Amino acid sequence: MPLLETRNLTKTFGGLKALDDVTVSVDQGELVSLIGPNGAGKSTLINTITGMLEPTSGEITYAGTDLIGLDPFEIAQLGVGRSFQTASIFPELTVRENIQVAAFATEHGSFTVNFLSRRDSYDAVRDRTDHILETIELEDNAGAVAESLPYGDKRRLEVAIGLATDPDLMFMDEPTAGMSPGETEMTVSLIRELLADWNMTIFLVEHDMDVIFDVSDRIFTLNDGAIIAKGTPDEIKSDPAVREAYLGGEAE
Ligand SMILES: Nc1ncnc2c1ncn2[C@@H]1O[C@H](COP(=O)(O)OP(=O)(O)OP(=O)(O)O)[C@@H](O)[C@H]1O
Repeated sequence: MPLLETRNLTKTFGGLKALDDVTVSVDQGELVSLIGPNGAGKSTLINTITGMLEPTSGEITYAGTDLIGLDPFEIAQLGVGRSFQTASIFPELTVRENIQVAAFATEHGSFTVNFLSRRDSYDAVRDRTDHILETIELEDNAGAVAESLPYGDKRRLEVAIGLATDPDLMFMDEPTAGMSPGETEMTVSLIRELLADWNMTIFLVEHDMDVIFDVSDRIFTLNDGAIIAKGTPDEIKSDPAVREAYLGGEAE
């Protein structure tokens, strides 16, 4: 059974079909990427799966649970996380505090609980925060205020905040956008580490085709709301419909 599955998912905005009969599945431990031109429906698909938008019709299941009608926080609690450019970094908190806030919120589902009295939870959050700091290689900057970080570190802090919510499946929205080649390389190794050592399943939206072809097990291509191709990087590279819609129709 796939970990995540959408069946015939459709989302309309007025007369516009932003998603048109989208059927995709993601297996445990896979890295799948979603590509497509601007306006293809990539954000709409992720927002629909993560509960930010309600689909017009179709089905979504995660680990056998029907996600339709669930609130975003309920979907997050099932193990679906997201690392987004718009992620909620608190600019005046330190790197460590930003991760802890997300981890505490997940431990208790709410900030209103008197979490400091719960010693075990506190220890668990501290250990998790240390593990994340080590993984994203921000240990040396743990005490730095988030807004003072260089761009690439800020983007990796967004991934760290996503990780702090303890997901099994993580959506990553353009994690390398705007990064230098060195920062992109660090992010690619981070993605590989999450797959290998954290047993994560990753759903990536990315415009950098080198990154996509490098890390993906499978790639879904959206165009005008519809999936026009699914396959391995090699299959996608040579798919005529993808070349036409997305890769400019040219041979490599
Ligand atoms: N809330 C909304 N109301 C109306 N139309 C919307 C809404 N959200 C998205 N759309 C439209 O749905 C289509 C798909 O948009 P979406 O943002 O999902 O594309 P995308 O592939 O993520 O694009 P990009 O790569 O530019 O982020 C577009 O035509 C967009 O204008």
